Amino acid sequence: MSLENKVARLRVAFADVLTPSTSFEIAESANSGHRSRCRFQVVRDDAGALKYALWANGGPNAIVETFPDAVGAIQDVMKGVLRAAERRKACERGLEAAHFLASVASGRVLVTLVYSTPIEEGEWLDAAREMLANDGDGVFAKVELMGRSKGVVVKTGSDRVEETYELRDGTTLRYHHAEGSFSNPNRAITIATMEFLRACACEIVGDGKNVSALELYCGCANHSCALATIFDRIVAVEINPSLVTAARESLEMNEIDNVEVVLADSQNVARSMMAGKFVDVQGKALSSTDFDVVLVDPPRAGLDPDTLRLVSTFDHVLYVSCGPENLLQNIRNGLSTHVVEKFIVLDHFPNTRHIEVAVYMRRRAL
Ligand SMILES: C[S@@+](CC[C@H](N)C(=O)[O-])C[C@H]1O[C@@H](n2cnc3c(N)ncnc32)[C@H](O)[C@@H]1O
Repeated sequence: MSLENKVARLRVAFADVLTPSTSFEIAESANSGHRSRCRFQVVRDDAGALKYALWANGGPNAIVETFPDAVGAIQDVMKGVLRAAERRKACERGLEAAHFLASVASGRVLVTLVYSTPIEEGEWLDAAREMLANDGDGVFAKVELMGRSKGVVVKTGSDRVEETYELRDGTTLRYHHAEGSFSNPNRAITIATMEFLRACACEIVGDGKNVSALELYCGCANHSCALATIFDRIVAVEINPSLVTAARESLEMNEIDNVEVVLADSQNVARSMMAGKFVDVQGKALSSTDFDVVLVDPPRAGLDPDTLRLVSTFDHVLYVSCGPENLLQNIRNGLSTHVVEKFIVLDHFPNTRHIEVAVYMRRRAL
């Protein structure tokens, strides 16, 4: 579906929550070379050659030779990976999927080969290292390989890539994106999201001081790092331990000391905060439950009822949503007390039916 159609649908769906004064922006992506995270099934063609396949009609039926949506670094290594795997039994046997995670800034690519049958660690690692050293016609110089089969993970190097984002004001932010965990796939739109959130945050803070924010679903803390110079203090909550580690690394890499990352389930945080406490995953009480702004970026399903109840107690709500229909439900069921001041369409997923949006909502004056 085209961006134009997606925007038209959003305007209709959100018609009763947008007001004539709602600012409405669109951040448009390039239609190719935009995806720095891609996953393919691996199948065999009639001649026995390994091929990449996308899910279609209930199975890995859509064979692709190239994938123009992927960033250049992934396109460069894709083909060579399967040909090189075919040359080594340890890398070929049971291969059923290949995942790519790239850094646009450095050109590094982490390729995860996923197996349906057990891989033998030493044998696989030797073959993978040999593959990187001898194959790929030079394009494997910036590649690391990981092998995954049930209960086994083997890697030739790091299990993360470092990405950098340059913001409009000249700030450069660095992040670790961890293999197997969430990271935004579209770098340009991730930057557009950060710029939108920063503009909203500046408007909220105005000339004020000591404005603090609670961020739920923080992932690798990309938003926290982008907002750390605007808010006095941020507490960021994430349920995935690997992302909590990546988030803390991001804070260190960007020399940020006013953001605290907490390993916790947002629903538990919401329940305990509504009871006047704030506890992490081990039930340890944290310093404060007092925040001026809430920022949420939940999975597609949107907010659970407890988190929605907590969010509705804030005067200022920043909500990033990759499931706009569920954002709309959350607004109707818990945030009708708030007015949508700003709305941005984030074209994260061109050539798919998906779209992301972000909103800034402010409590209506009594
Ligand atoms: C759409 S991602 C957004 C991540 C981050 N804001 C970003 O832009 O990279 C949603 C995040 O919520 C986390 N998550 C999912 N369920 C959660 C829960 N119940 N409590 C806290 N975090 C959760 C996921 O691990 C994921 O990192």
